[in-house]
Amino acid sequence: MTYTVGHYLAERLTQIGLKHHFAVAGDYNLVLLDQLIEQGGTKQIYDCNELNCSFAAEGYARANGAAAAVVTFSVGAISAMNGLGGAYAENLPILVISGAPNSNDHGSGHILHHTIGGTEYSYQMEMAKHVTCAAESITSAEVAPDKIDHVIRTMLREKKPAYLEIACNISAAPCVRPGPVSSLHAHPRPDEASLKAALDESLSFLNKANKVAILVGTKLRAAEALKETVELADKLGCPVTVMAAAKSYFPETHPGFRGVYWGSVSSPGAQEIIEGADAVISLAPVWNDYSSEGWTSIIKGGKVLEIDPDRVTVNGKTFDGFRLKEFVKALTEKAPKKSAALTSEYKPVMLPKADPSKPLSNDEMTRQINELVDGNTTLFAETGDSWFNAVRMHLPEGAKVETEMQWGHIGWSVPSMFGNATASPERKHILMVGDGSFQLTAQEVAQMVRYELPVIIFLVNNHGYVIEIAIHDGPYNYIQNWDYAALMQCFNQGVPGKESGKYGLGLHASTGEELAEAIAKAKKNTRGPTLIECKLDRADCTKALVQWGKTVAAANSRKQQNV
Ligand SMILES: C/C(NCc1cnc(C)nc1N)=C(/S)[C@H](O)COP(=O)(O)OP(=O)(O)O
Repeated sequence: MTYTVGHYLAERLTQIGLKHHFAVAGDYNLVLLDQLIEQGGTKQIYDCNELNCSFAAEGYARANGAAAAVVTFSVGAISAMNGLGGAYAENLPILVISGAPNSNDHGSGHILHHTIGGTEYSYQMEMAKHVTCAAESITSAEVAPDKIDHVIRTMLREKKPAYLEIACNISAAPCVRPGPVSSLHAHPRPDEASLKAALDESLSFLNKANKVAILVGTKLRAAEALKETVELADKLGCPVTVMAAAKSYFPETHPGFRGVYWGSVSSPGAQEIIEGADAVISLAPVWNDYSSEGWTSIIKGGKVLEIDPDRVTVNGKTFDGFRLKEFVKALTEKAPKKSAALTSEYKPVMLPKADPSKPLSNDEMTRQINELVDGNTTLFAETGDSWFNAVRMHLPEGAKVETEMQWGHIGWSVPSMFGNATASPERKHILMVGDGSFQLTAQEVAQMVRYELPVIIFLVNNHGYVIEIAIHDGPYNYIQNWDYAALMQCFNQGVPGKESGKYGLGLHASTGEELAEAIAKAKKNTRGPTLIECKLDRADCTKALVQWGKTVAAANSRKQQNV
């Protein structure tokens, strides 16, 4: 068998730890898909469309560290751009690979199908450059190894997505074999002088402080320093809070854990700890309009030691040339004990059990879902009140929460959970998603039926865009109602000639009792997804959402300055 460009790519994907790649067929990528199958190493998983394909890769990377999605040129890849943008925003290394026009067409004056109808085809690459850390186009086999290695090495180092397009007549062209994958993982050595200076300045800052607290931020997982952060917290003995987008990045069973810091909608006591501290160690935060509650709650300035993925800022000075993980390890070695701010016990908010015969409430739904979350659960929370429900849950050791609070593409959670469950079948997967979001990517549940993923989907049917209603209401926030549970009937048509693909389960829950019964059935459904349609009153959302919505609305409506 001739070793080809497609085989080289397949071998590199396997070498960096992928066991699957996602794909949607198109005539520009069919030969490449054959090469990937022929080389093996990663199983080809199919999606209903390229938006879902790119989000499935994003979800896979959340569990596996990296992922790949293969799409066709232009009509496919431009849909996948949304997944690239989301992966960029959420710091996830996914590689979107697009089939591309035959290398002989470039400069030929040919008008090709699926393109925008001109004779230039470089527009897609230009678009991809804006939402990736590396983008390459392969039109000859000779340059393939260098370009494939470049995009993979860069995405792994930067924890950002990358893009590759391969001319459809090159995928099966003969190619040399790759060397050891270690060269793709190499990181520059730290600058010792800068690391020492940052450490000295930080220790001087901490030694003068009395009430020290840690704030765990959005990019800490991408910085691969979750374990090192627990060690730092153990050494300091100080309280630890997390930003909403970093929920589950720090163990909530840790004696120092004190909830979520989110300005006025923080966990009880968390705002006082962070805003009352005289030294906050802020680890890889992202202060955007949502996380700062419309710019009203940002933790920066003189009382903050900010440790970003590749920079430390403290006492009005800044240091770089080393990685966050290296600095946190060094700080832990010399950090003093600072437990003065760790005064009271952490008491998570426990939601009371509702009367099971009463109409289902948001609180009761959240309480029952929280009870379902164990140390082996990955909980996906879609944009919407689902964010606030996940943030207020208390997590057992090992539980993970996945959100997309920077990109915030509604519907992201359905394909992303599909990808995550594909990457980590040993874990339980639960999704909380509103009806508005679900309508964007609902068809990907059919793939969960096809691949028999026993996930549980809590579909919150509150008849509209409640988060948008909280921010700014209007007729545009109301949607057509579906019978969401009945979708499973439609998706359960099975794989022709096979016994598989028939075990999706759709249930309705209008009371606490019906929800408990549905959850019991879901637990027994091990050969497919269970969708539980939870019927809630539209007005029944978290108080935090309403309060947060007001501050975000105020930020959006700021008058134009200096006119
Ligand atoms: C319409 C929109 N955001 C605007 C939006 C529009 N289009 C895309 C792709 N992404 C977006 N965030 C949002 S958050 C809806 O409230 C989501 O509604 P739903 O899923 O039903 O959740 P809630 O009822 O809890 O809000």
